[in-house]
Amino acid sequence: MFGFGKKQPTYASPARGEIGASVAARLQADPRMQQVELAQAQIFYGVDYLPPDQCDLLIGMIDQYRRPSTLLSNKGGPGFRTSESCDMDRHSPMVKPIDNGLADLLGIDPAHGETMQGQRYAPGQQFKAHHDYFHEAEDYWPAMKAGGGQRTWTAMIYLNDVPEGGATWFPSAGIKVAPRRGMLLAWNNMKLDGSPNEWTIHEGMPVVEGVKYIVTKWFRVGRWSGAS
Ligand SMILES: O=C(O)CCC(=O)C(=O)O
Ligand SMILES: [Fe+2]
Repeated sequence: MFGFGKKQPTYASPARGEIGASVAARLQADPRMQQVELAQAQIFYGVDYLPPDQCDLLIGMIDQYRRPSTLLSNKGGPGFRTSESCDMDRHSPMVKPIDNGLADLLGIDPAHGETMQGQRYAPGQQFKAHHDYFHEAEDYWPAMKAGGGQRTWTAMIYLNDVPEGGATWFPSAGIKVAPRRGMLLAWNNMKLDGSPNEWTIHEGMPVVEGVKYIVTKWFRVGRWSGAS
């Protein structure tokens, strides 16, 4: 996810380019979704994607299972990701339809999806600017490569309204998304040629007032090794 200080080579990939094109076409045809007008990256959102009762259900699970969030790389330093997270068990009868719904929305085989993550940010907590794609020069890359390869699309659902703060900010692309209960945000972490798209750098800005709850799902180009 990080790559500070290292020049990143860009790796084009026909397979990842094809996923970008097919998912974008599917989202463009979906009446629930709208595309952000932006040349540098493919970003979509769906207002009122998830009904309030399902948002509450996920919030309850996050409150029950939360633990400090982790990072793949230790280069961000303290304070980089201060939220709490939990795995949302894809086999749980409550999670399954929501989880599979995201794969279906994007048209990606559910076996390519990592375990959906619940995330909770209290006031002051944040996730500083990062890419969701893997940096192929990092030590973690061989393991990630073996376990399903590069991340392609990210799908996130905001589970509640946040009184102040907590926006998802794409500083390079110039997009700021305020949390809104039930809204879905999805973007392609790759460029059209399948190489990692630096324009997708984003952060979860500090919550100022209230608590922010989201779920995040990352999809791999191949079958994710944890998917069973
Ligand atoms: O909290 C947010 O708005 C962003 C979360 C995020 O970037 C992630 O889960 O990868
Ligand atoms: Fe992210």
